[in-house]
Amino acid sequence: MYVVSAQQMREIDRFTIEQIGIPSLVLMENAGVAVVREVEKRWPYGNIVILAGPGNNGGDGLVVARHLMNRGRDVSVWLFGEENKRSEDCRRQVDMLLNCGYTIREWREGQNEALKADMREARVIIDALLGTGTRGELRPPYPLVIEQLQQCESKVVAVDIPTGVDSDTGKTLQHAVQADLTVTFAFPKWGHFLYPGAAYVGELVVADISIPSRATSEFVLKDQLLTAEGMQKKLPQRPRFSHKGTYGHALIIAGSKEMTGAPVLSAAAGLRTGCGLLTLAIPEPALPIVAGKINEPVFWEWPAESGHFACGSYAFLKQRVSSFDVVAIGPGLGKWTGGNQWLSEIIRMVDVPLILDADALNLLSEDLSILRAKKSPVILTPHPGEMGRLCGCKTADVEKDRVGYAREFAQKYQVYVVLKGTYTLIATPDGRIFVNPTGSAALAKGGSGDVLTGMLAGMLAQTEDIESGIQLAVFIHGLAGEICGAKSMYATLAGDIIDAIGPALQKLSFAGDSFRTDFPGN
Ligand SMILES: NC(=O)C1=CN([C@@H]2O[C@H](COP(=O)(O)OP(=O)(O)OC[C@H]3O[C@@H](n4cnc5c(N)ncnc54)[C@H](O)[C@@H]3O)[C@@H](O)[C@H]2O)[C@H](O)CC1
Ligand SMILES: [K+]
Repeated sequence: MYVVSAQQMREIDRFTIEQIGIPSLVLMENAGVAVVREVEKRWPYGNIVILAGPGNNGGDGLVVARHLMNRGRDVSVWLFGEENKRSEDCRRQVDMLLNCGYTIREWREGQNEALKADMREARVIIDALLGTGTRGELRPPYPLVIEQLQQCESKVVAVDIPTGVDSDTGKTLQHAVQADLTVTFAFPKWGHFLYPGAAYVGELVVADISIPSRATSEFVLKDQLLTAEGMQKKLPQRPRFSHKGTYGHALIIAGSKEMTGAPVLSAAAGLRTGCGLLTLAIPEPALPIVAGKINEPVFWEWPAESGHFACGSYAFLKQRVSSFDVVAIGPGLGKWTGGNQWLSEIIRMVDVPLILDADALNLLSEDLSILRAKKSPVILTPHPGEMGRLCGCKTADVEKDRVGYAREFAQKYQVYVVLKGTYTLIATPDGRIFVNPTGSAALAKGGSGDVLTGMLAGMLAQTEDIESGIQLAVFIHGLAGEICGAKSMYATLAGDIIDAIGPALQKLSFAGDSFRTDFPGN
């Protein structure tokens, strides 16, 4: 499913209306009916207050009002903005409501107490004040209305996007509506996924409003949201007539004398994700400890220098490197003098997909030019701090423009970037972005990155298509996090995420129509 900007959505709308001939009022009707459906599903009883602005977002809200009133629900409608500034379709909706004999209350300063009282009593408040047409800081009376709304106990449903959240950047204005549910139309917008605005969205529903695919195909849309349906189709088959060789051989190069846990987590996660064989390369003094904690991998003892991987011992890797389907380097490596050189030699040698994580990213940050020697697709899995080091900027800068940093780096160095965080982003060398919707706060703990690296290795060992392998690993990692989060958001350990990989795969394999991911923020 595409993720679009407000401008792209407007162009798709215009094409649908002008070239296809679907009247704008039909799109609006569909949008309003979709909101009604979601409201009635969740809150079939209780009174409803509708706050409608002067633009088409307000028009959508008036459609919601009409349908709920038709169904006999107790609805009060408050209309904002001056009459002469209303959009044409909003005006038509006002007329339709009045022609039905329904009442609309136009907001005036003197009536603010009445509005407050109405909102306090409401089971549900519909925010149809402003949508993708918002420009600049909110002008009065919206800041006041939002403050009042925030003091109510009612459930809040945002039409398209919570008022005060920028639909392209996720930036919030001084006042923004905190929604429990947002129903958006045709495609999700960037603001639904980017912090801080994303935290105002609540549950997100993307409703079909009858935009035909012809209208979409007219435009170059390249960024997408991963969906359960799409991921299910890409899940590698597990035929009965198969053996361990069928599912690939992953090599994970990890660990140091001080860090013996990370390699265990990555290896276990890789094997649980389904690869047939997994070899774990460990520096010599750490090997007995690591091997004492896990039985299933094949171990490869690597000469060490002060507890870290020693340079100059690549002959064996050179001989064997093409027998692996994927190589992952990073968890628990630590940092040491000569580390960048060591990594550089490996990057030069590996001719299968290569995943760089954790300390491999820190070693890489010392000299990024070693990436130029890569012979195969490279996948980097930074968290925002590591992304900042790679780009030579602050973590906060990355957080402000996750999409921009991930996309630019991926294109500049011709690598895949998996930028971790709430809504992990996957950026491709040709400049596309995939947004992952799965995950939970249970994943916010040390070790969950090591698990993801192992899962990427385990999945890429099995899949021919790199992009699909990355998407699957990221999506299933998030699903496993949701399963853990349902037990406890606090008490989850990285090992629990590994235990949840099986149930997550099971959930995805049997995903039917009812499957929905829990968007963070619920
Ligand atoms: N395909 C679709 O997604 C469809 C979307 N619909 C809805 O249309 C809105 C966008 O409508 P538009 O008229 O362009 O803009 P808004 O209603 O968001 O706002 C315009 C309105 O607001 C005033 N305004 C702008 N900025 C401010 C501000 N800072 N303070 C105060 N007032 C402001 C401006 O003057 C205008 O009067 C989209 O979100 C969907 O909800 C269609 O209905 C169906 C197809
Ligand atoms: K809104």
